[in-house]
Amino acid sequence: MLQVQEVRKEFKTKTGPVVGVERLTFDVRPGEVFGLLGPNGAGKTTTLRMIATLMKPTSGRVSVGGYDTVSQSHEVRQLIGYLSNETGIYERFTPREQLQFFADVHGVPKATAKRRIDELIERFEMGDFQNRQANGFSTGMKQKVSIARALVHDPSLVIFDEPTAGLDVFAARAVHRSIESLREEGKSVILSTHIMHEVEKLCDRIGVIYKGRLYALGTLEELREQTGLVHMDDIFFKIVGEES
Ligand SMILES: Nc1ncnc2c1ncn2[C@@H]1O[C@H](COP(=O)(O)OP(=O)(O)OP(=O)(O)O)[C@@H](O)[C@H]1O
Repeated sequence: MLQVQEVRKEFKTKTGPVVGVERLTFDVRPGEVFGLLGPNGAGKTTTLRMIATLMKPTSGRVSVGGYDTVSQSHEVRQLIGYLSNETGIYERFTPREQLQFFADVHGVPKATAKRRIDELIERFEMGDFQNRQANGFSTGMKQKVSIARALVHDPSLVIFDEPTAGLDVFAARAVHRSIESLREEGKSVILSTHIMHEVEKLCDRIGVIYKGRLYALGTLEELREQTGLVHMDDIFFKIVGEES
């Protein structure tokens, strides 16, 4: 579903070039939750933005469903849902209006959109507040609307950038459940996080990213075998070769 091949991203800054990521190669298969695990500044957001067609690689290639993210960005956008860590919601709109708006943006036919929005409102338990203006919503309520909005056009690949940042345990659990149900539906999910237990719990395969490079790639079991360690935090420090 997703292929990232030898991708490098360099930023030009006043003080000289900064490498965001380099020699990044991995794929994500249908029905798979792939975790991109790394600390602040590792290159997770840069990677996700390139997949989401919002940034062009300096070199290398990213494709989604066989479409190139640079030369066929329109096709790619139909296939992806993107929850960025900055996804905001319109405070003056109700959840139902926001979902309708994004369904229109993606050209979803009216009847399909209505069915899909009803399903999402039920799935995310938004029935009680579906017709309330979003100002005054809790962080958890806003996150539900943002995730539903990323799914309204029924994308095949869903990109989540730190989806549980700032959420309490109840809201985080709702996000985890939505990721699990996407896997059950056969969707591909790429999840960026620095939360170790999140990858242990949710991810079929894990890419450990640090200082712009992929240090390891495999299932939790494979990473355990490779390092002789059990917990993801211990595994992480051993892989990147830095002790806390
Ligand atoms: N627009 C930019 N201009 C210059 N440097 C950038 C830009 N965007 C990212 N970088 C640099 O690229 C590297 C990777 O950043 P990125 O935001 O992808 O990391 P991240 O893993 O998402 O971290 P965080 O968890 O803090 O969001 C960092 O060194 C960052 O300073």
